[in-house]
Amino acid sequence: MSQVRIKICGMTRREDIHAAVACGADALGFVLWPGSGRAIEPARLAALSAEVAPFVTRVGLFVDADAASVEAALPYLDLLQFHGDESPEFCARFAKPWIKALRMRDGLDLEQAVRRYAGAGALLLDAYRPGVPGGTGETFDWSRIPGDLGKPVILAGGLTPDNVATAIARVAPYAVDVSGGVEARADGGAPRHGIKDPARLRAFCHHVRAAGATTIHAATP
Ligand SMILES: O=C(O)c1ccccc1N[C@@H]1O[C@H](COP(=O)(O)O)[C@@H](O)[C@H]1O
Repeated sequence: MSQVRIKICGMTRREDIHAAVACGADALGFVLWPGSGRAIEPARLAALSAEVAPFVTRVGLFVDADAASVEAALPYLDLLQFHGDESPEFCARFAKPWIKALRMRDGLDLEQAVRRYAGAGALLLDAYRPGVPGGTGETFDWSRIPGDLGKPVILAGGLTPDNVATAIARVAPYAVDVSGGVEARADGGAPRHGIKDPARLRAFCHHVRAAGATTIHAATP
């Protein structure tokens, strides 16, 4: 039995980093894909990375980046998250552990993906929306995830304080990953990309800890 790990993604502000760590986040994600509303400039990564407390994993999120961009970010990261169509060879060429995001489009052969990305430390499963590489705020059909994939599963896609306990009970993931579900809300209710809400962060982490205390994981690294 082990606790479900928590990754909070889309960190852009030092106060949000401190709030997430105070809530018990195990990993913090920095979006280094310029197409995202949560992207940070590479030059800002060093400063934000320095705000992260010891023993909290700093994750760099890339979408089909060139190798030089990944290399430049390596000193400030502990783990690489590849969220595009990167090949296993590309993912493995950097001197850091890595995880591969798979978007759960219809027809995706998960078992084949596990074989293809055998070098990944874990597979991050996210919702599929055509033309959008991630951070959609949408869930997918969790029953599509087999009980034992043979790799640690990081569940992502549309998780919120309200649904994360159910997600953990259904999937028993190694970790959960959230971005929009812990963001502050604009007047119309839409997430404010890159701005975290401390109350949502606390509620999310509380529900994960409460749910994860009774969860047994099929695959741990
Ligand atoms: O957050 C983004 O903007 C993003 C952009 C491109 C690829 C991935 C992105 N985020 C990742 O998307 C999932 C789910 O996000 P959400 O909780 O549904 O908002 C998560 O893994 C983020 O790391």
